[in-house]
Amino acid sequence: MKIVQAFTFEAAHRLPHVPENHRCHRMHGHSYRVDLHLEGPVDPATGFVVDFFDVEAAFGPLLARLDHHCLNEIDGLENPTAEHIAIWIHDRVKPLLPALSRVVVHETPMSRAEYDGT
Ligand SMILES: Nc1nc2c(c(=O)[nH]1)N=C([C@H](O)[C@H](O)COP(=O)(O)OP(=O)(O)OP(=O)(O)O)CN2
Ligand SMILES: [Zn+2]
Repeated sequence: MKIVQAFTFEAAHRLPHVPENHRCHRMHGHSYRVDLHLEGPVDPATGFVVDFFDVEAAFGPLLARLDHHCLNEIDGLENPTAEHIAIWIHDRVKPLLPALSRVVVHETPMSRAEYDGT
């Protein structure tokens, strides 16, 4: 069984490794959406794969570090592409929620990065 919980955050960033004439070289902002996918058996006692409240508790402190911040200033996100944000989240949430199977970071409604740890 798979469950998915979505979160949103607002953040500023610039991409330091694109050419100077690339518009993403300049500081700008996005309304990000993060989907956390978790997979595992349904616990017969609770009916849950993982309690959504536990997902929220695990991701909440990381979300607070991202929301309304400049991503470039966060350790490990000096080049805050959607790909790097997905890896950053995965590597910090996985130890807390071993059932985490995929992190999807939507940078815009039309573009996203997906990371499953590989
Ligand atoms: N593979 C990636 N490519 C790009 C990334 C990324 O993270 N991974 N990021 C960017 C910029 O962050 C850029 O700001 C993306 O947003 P935007 O240019 O606003 O994209 P839109 O499709 O919304 O642009 P429109 O204004 O609607 O045309 C670039 N590439
Ligand atoms: Zn951007």
